[in-house]
Amino acid sequence: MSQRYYPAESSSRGARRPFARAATTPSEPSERAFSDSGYGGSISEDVRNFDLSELSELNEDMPMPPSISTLTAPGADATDVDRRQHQMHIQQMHYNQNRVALSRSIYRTIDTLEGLQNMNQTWPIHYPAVQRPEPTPMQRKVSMTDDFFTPDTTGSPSMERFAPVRRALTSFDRRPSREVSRSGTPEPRLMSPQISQEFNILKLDLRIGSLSQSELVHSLEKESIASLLDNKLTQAIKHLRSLRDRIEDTASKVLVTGDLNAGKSTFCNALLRKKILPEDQQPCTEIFCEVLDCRVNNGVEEVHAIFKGATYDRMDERTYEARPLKDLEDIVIMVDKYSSAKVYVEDSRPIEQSLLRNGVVDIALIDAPGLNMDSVQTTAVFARQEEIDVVVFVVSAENHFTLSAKEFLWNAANEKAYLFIVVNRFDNIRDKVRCQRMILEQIANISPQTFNDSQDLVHFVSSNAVIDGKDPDKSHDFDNLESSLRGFVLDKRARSKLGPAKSYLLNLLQDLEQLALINNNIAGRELDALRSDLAQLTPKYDESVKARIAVSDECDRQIEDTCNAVYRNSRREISRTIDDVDKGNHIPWRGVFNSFQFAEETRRAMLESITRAVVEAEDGARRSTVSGVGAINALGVLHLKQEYVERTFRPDFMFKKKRDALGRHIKTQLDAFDFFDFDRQEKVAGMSMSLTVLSVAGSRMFNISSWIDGVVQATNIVGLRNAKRLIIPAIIAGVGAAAYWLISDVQRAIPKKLAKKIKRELAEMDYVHQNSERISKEVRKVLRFPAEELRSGFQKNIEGLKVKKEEATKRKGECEVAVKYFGNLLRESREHAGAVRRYDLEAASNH
Ligand SMILES: Nc1nc2c(ncn2[C@@H]2O[C@H](COP(=O)(O)OP(=O)(O)OP(=O)(O)O)[C@@H](O)[C@H]2O)c(=O)[nH]1
Repeated sequence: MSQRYYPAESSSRGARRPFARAATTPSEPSERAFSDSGYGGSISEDVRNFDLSELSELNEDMPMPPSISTLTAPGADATDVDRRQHQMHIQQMHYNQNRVALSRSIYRTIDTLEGLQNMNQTWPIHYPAVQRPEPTPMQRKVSMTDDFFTPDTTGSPSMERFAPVRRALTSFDRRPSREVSRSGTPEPRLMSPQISQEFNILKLDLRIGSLSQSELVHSLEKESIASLLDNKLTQAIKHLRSLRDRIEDTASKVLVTGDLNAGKSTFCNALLRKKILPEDQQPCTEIFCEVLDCRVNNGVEEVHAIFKGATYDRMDERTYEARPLKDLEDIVIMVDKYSSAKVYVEDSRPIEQSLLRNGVVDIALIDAPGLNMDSVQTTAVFARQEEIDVVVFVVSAENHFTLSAKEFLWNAANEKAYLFIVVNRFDNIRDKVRCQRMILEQIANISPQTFNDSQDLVHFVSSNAVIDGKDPDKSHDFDNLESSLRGFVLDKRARSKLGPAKSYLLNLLQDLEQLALINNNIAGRELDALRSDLAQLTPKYDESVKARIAVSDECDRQIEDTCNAVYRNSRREISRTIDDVDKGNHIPWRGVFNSFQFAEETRRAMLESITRAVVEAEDGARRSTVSGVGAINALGVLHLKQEYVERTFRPDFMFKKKRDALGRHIKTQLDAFDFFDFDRQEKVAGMSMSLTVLSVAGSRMFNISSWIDGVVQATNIVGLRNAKRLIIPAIIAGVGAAAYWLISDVQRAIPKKLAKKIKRELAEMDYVHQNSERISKEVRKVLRFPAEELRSGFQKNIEGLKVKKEEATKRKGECEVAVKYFGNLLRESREHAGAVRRYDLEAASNH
């Protein structure tokens, strides 16, 4: 076991005195100008090159080292004194150098984390995810199991350790179905417990409620992951702030913790060489007891029992109850009333022996409740770590490390590279060598650094033997422990006080580096994919816009052509039928006496033939519509492919509502004249009349008297009486003949007259045009459906492409920002971690 340092001799510490300003020795570091840029330059330069004289704060926070007289052994000469004083100054200067540098690093990291929080809102951070059984603590490395990542070419070991990553909150997910189907369960978007062990600070705590870790990973909504990370970052920022407060605090806080009944209180009492804290076989300390030098309480020894929920203020008695030391036994179990207690005690031992009153730094010794007392207390001990400079972990030699002890130590190792471990109750062990070996083996697993320095940091003692002082051997062991602890807290202040800040920063920066690396890689891939998407989307969008115009015109033309053809055909069909309406109606003639019925039937037959013609025109229109719809659908399929939704077209539904009701429109009434074709009869009558007129006029012109003479002569021949008898029958015969002639023409006259009448009525109502128009309108109406479908399909397609294009452009912008951001974060966290690593806290202690 190597020994890194040995405690400074106690005689080297003297009385406390105000700390004078450090001399601005023209030593190498002080001669260089100190850059005040917290973010611009490298920290290493900040630290190496600053001028102490410019920073008054460097010299203010620490008490001056003990006076010369107390620093030296009697008989030391002045040169020794000067040298020693000079050493103390240098030590203080280094301490302050590191303190300021760390403080700046903390602020710089807080800025980085705040930036990351902003980034997490616009570009939710990706986390690695694996589906593997939980490994043992010794098997933490996770190999790469997917091709999502290419091996890290940057030389960093981090990438190789990560399995495929998923984004906390992203719509851009290229392979969900494959991954989901492969795993059979939803892909976790969080770090798995395994991978989370690769992270130090930023791992998400999955130990919530009763769910197992893997159940929880799968049950979490992806939206909640971004907020989980956000919480984690907020916690880290808070922790950084408390670290900063801690390194600025001149006092050192030593937390004495460990398992229940391990002997923590006995150990504290042994350090104080006084029975202050109650010791019991039963678990007794249930609240935190902070033991301080009573000089900070005006030299009064007492307990300030702090009320639950109150923030302690020594000057405000409402926040606590002042009670005598003897009451502490009762106070430590009053968890319902008090949250903690400040125990002011007088340590009358000389300053070179006293821990509390050591002349260098104010030390507070905090006795914590046992870790496995209950979960609330355990959580409180975990939380208390933030403000602690040194952790003294008391473990019982009989019990070794329990699970809660290991958990605490792993957690503490995040920032406290060195832990002080007290193996108490060693007097109870028979085979001491074996016990030592076993405990050291366990420590090697839990905290390798502590193991390496176990000579100083691990002590096997029996605290109960110290105050009595009966067993000089045991007291000697404890003296060794005490001097190591004093050395650790006092001489190695840089390590004990600044060390946690350095360790925490390094761990955090390493996490940031890993996150940056992963996210930079993913953002780069996403950016490439988006660029190639956009390269395809833009011409596709332009083509679609052009095609929409062309197809829309084509549709209009198709509709127009079909409707015009339908109108023309309908018109031709109906006109032809109307023209020939009096032909082809074979109504049987059942005699003159049934002529009215004949006329009625003829009229009906004529109207029916016209109606039939209209129906035929409609059928023709249906056929044209079917082919029109087909042509439009073909256009849709050609241009929109599967995106075009072909509606089922039912031609039989056409012309259902607006049917032609010819019977209703044509009011053709039969009248007597419809039975006689006067046109023809008038022609016949006209001819006989004209003959009569001609003979009358001729006789008048030529010799009317001879006509009369003729009549008279005829009368004379047949006699007047005979003549009278002949004329009447002749007239009757003529009338009869005329009547017969008229009646015999009725069969022919009726269709002719009716056809004429119907044609006139149809012409008056513009029947042919009206119907052709109606039919073509219906066709237009029907054809508009697929045309509209096609147009809206195009519209949707174009809008979809537009949205995709806009989304891709937006995401591209985000990815560009992310690539740049995570690239910078990667560079910055590496460089920053390098700078923090170079803060040489040991150098300050070794002077
Ligand atoms: N034999 C032996 N007993 C010890 C030693 N240290 C402490 N004890 C005894 O162990 C018991 C518990 O000691 P405490 O100091 O009260 O233990 P604790 O860890 O403070 O207990 P809680 O605060 O209740 O968790 C007491 O009876 C002590 O006398 C030791 O070194 N050897």
